Amino acid sequence: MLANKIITKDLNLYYGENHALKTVNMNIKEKAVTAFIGPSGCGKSTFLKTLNRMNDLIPGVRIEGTVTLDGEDIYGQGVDTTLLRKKIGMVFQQPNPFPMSIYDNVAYGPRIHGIKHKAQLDEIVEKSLRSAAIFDEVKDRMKKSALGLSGGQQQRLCIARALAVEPEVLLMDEPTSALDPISTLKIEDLMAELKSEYTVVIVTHNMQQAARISDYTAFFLVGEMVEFNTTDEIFARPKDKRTEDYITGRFG
Ligand SMILES: Nc1ncnc2c1ncn2[C@@H]1O[C@H](COP(=O)(O)OP(=O)(O)OP(=O)(O)O)[C@@H](O)[C@H]1O
Repeated sequence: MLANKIITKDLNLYYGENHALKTVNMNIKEKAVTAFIGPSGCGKSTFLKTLNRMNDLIPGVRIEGTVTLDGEDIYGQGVDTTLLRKKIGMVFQQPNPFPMSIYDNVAYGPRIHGIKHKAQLDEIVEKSLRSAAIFDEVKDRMKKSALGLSGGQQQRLCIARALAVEPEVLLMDEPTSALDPISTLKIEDLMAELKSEYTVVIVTHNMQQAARISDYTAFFLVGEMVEFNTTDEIFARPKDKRTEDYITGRFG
């Protein structure tokens, strides 16, 4: 049995009057891939962002309930969100490399956290690029702009950038939806490797992707988490009629 890494308890989120997350209770397992599925606008991204406090700064947002990481309330008083996001990294739908060299993109986070020695940075950059399965493709062009990479390469670079600060959890918001099938496959393969070291949480529109890559799946519908279980159970024996209707393609 895997340990719980993140636990949400009675989590509610409002965008002004819009009740976007309705009493979500979830235990996210350590060193596993958890996928969030559900139709557009059901709250998948909103929920993902509550896990590293990316919603806090949006005007009019109100959050109730708790989110704990290894038992510590991430919304507690005195929590440093920069340190929180070092532990819980994020990769977005559109690859968003910084307009700087490949090397500097990956070294950016470690530098912010105080690492200055070149040899140490070199080591971190190489290790992160290797972990993101892109080192061989970029090793001869480290000083070139990251913007010259293909979309799929940019996304793996963004994963390397996220890994460079040694997070414990990696949140991915539809990381392959802007990519071609070959790049998508590379990132899916990568996720299978990453889970040996990291807790991975992914939002995906693509049910086949969730079935292929995740160990656990949560199905959301209009702000409610309808069902959460192992991916095998969700797809083979959904307990809720709404989950069954969604995964059999009756709506969404
Ligand atoms: N910044 C925001 N301000 C106001 N409302 C928002 C904001 N972001 C999302 N919402 C609303 O919250 C609800 C959930 O949106 P969310 O983006 O979390 O859904 P989603 O399941 O990730 O959708 P998609 O699959 O289309 O990305 C929607 O009603 C959406 O309009």
